[in-house]
Amino acid sequence: MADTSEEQKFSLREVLDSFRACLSENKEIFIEDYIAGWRGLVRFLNSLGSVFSFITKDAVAKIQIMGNHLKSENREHYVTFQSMVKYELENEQVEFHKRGNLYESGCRTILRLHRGLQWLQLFLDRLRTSTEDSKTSVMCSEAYNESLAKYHPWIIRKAAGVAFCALPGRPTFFEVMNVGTPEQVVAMLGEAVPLIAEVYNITEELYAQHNMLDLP
Ligand SMILES: CCCCCCCC/C=C\CCCCCCCC(=O)N[C@@H](COP(=O)(O)O)[C@H](O)/C=C/CCCCCCCCCCCCC
Repeated sequence: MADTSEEQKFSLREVLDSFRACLSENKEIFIEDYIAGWRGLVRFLNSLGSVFSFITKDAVAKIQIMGNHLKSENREHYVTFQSMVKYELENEQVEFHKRGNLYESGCRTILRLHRGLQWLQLFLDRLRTSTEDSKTSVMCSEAYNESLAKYHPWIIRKAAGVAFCALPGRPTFFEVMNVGTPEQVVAMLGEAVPLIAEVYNITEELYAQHNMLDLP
């Protein structure tokens, strides 16, 4: 595993806090907190070593794009997913049919992370209900096949499959989460899964309303 002594340690609690904070009372999603949740997840992936770096790079690039929107002169429109969608649609910043110059559109970028969040929800749910001898690689690839895989070309699916085989076993996984005993990890996963599902479902509905679930 990569040496993480110089880096901030992963904490599942912190990731959860960010995803909890991203939900507003009226079910809007705050971009800044959502992206903070992703930063925490990337920290976890980083600690697993270089075989995952092609995944980390892509996630970091997308986090960076959103970070730039949050700092831009248009930042007042990038407060929630809802305000971002309204702004980008009204200002023709969304490509619906073909990938062109608007690669850095917030809507397409969040859509990619949103699909990743579905993988996370499915994976964490499997982890929650797993037993001591369950294999993380199997749980991970089942979750991937039910979510992200349908959007990825053969070469990415192949590379992802190879990376999954390098995942540490369940005990190491639980340790890296920095939560406590396996029972405490399972309890926290029981909190995490419905929370992530709520964020996922709100986003899915917003994108469906605007026919944006297939942005190129
Ligand atoms: C408590 C345990 C928690 C587990 C923590 C997991 C940490 C995961 C961190 C990041 C997951 C990556 C999310 C990936 C988002 C993928 C976005 C995407 O689909 N990008 C593709 C399309 O982008 P555009 O070209 O249209 O801009 C891009 O082609 C993808 C390239 C990289 C490959 C992505 C493979 C995804 C595998 C996801 C499983 C991660 C396995 C982590 C194992 C713990």
